[in-house]
Amino acid sequence: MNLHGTGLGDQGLPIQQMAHVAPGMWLRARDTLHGICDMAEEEGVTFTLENLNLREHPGCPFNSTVDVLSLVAAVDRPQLRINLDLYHTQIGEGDVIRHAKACQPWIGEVQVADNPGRCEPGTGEMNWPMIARALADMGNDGPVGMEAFAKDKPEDALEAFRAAFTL
Ligand SMILES: O=C(O)C(=O)CO
Repeated sequence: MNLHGTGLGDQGLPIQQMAHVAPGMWLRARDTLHGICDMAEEEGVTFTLENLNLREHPGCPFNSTVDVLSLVAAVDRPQLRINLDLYHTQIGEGDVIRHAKACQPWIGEVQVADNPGRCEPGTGEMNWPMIARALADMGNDGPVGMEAFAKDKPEDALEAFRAAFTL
């Protein structure tokens, strides 16, 4: 199950979008995530916290890869992992392989789409052979999901995705 920074207000209530995150909000977000982990532990499930980019999600708190890593590492529980969305990392921060390496101990899922266009790998500027190799080399053998539009036929998009992550 996937979470975004907007859901990390007091008791999990939505946070209004804003330009600046106040220090107290970090503490509330951490407490909310602990509460979510308690529920997840009872249910035997794992949540992921996903990074988003501010261009498409203006004012989203705890949006960046760095913010998500900070929160997940601070909570430090097996019920909470990172959903590392490399499309959002590329737009928000760039340097996707370095960010992936930093997140690796905490990654529960990797999501991909190329940029610009948010279509399947191979339709944009991102170097998927290098990214796929780097993920494998850093020991990432977890799920990789494509969250993308098909540039043309959906079956071609799926094939491009499969090919990009078959080493
Ligand atoms: O809304 C988005 O852009 C997402 O990536 C949701 O997971």
